[in-house]
Amino acid sequence: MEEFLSPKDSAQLIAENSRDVFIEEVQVRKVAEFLFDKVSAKEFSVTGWKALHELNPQAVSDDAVNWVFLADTLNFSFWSEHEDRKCLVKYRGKMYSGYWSLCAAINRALDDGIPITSATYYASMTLEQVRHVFRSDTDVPMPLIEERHRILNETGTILLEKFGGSFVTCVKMSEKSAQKLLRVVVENFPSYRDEATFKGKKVSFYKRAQILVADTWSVLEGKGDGCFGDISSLTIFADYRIPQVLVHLGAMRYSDELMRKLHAGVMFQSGDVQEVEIRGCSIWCCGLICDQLLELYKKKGQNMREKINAVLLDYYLWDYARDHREDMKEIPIHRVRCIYY
Ligand SMILES: Nc1nc2c(c(CN[C@H]3C=C[C@H](O)[C@@H]3O)cn2[C@@H]2O[C@H](COP(=O)(O)O)[C@@H](O)[C@H]2O)c(=O)[nH]1
Repeated sequence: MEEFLSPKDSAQLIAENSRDVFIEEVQVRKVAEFLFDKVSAKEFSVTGWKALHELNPQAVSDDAVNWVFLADTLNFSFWSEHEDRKCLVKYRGKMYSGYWSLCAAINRALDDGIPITSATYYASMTLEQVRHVFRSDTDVPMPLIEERHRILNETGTILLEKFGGSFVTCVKMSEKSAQKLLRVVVENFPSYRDEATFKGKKVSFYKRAQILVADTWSVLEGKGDGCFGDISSLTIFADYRIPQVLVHLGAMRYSDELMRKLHAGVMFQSGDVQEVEIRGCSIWCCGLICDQLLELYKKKGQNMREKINAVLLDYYLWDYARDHREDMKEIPIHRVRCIYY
């Protein structure tokens, strides 16, 4: 069977042939200059994953690794049809939306004594139990709850049958290689196979698989089994927020026709050519921003290869997008309901 191109090679092919999404090289450099003095910020460090996000596990433990595996197995499709009517989860007196509503629901279940991060539990959860654990505190439920139920049962069963019920087994099998762990995840867990066809070529994005590797690196603080020597080989995670912030910053641009569809709220299917172009160009654009950032530091005689990589750039841009929702409201997200991002 023909192999899929890696996310990086897929991004290059897509960016070189894209018809409706464009990378603005001049602006790419300006974004790198804008980020230049942010690199020393907390967001641009593996420690920011815990220090800046109270819902993330703070321990370095097997339970924390299995928390990450559960969260990234369900880390998709939180956008709502109407900004003023969305799923919200209240946890310890605070309301959480989007991705954070998932994390709040996981922690709420754990506080209630539900072993939601245990594969033995979620491999045989009923739909009703899933609805209860991931219930919203508004009348808008978390999207794709049936798919989440199916994926929990499927993923839990595989983790039990092949890896002793713990994602730590997969991490140890990867022998401190991010690419090996990515391969273990994609080969064994079908819901992570975030792939498409573009101009007759098999391309991949592996958004959830790559963010799972990145979050595993983060929860293990880049140490021990999480000391991935090739963490810089990962790309950014092609979700629906990164494209929005890249267009907002001017590094990426949509054709008038595509912008019209986005403003009209057109629903795309996973694998549509314009959806593939948005995701592939986002990956390639962020790779160029990373290169420019490294270049700027090199000019200052500083080798920042240990400090600047696509993972940390992604985390920074994603948090930036969260904090600048209002400023970005003119840039619509592309709407897809799928289990990949
Ligand atoms: N590219 C990228 N996409 C990310 C994340 C995360 C969460 N990771 C954070 C957690 C701790 C770390 O510090 C990370 O900052 C979620 N998503 C995606 O966003 C979308 C949800 O957005 P909203 O509806 O606004 O909540 C959805 O597709 C989800 O899959 C990321 O980091 N990068």
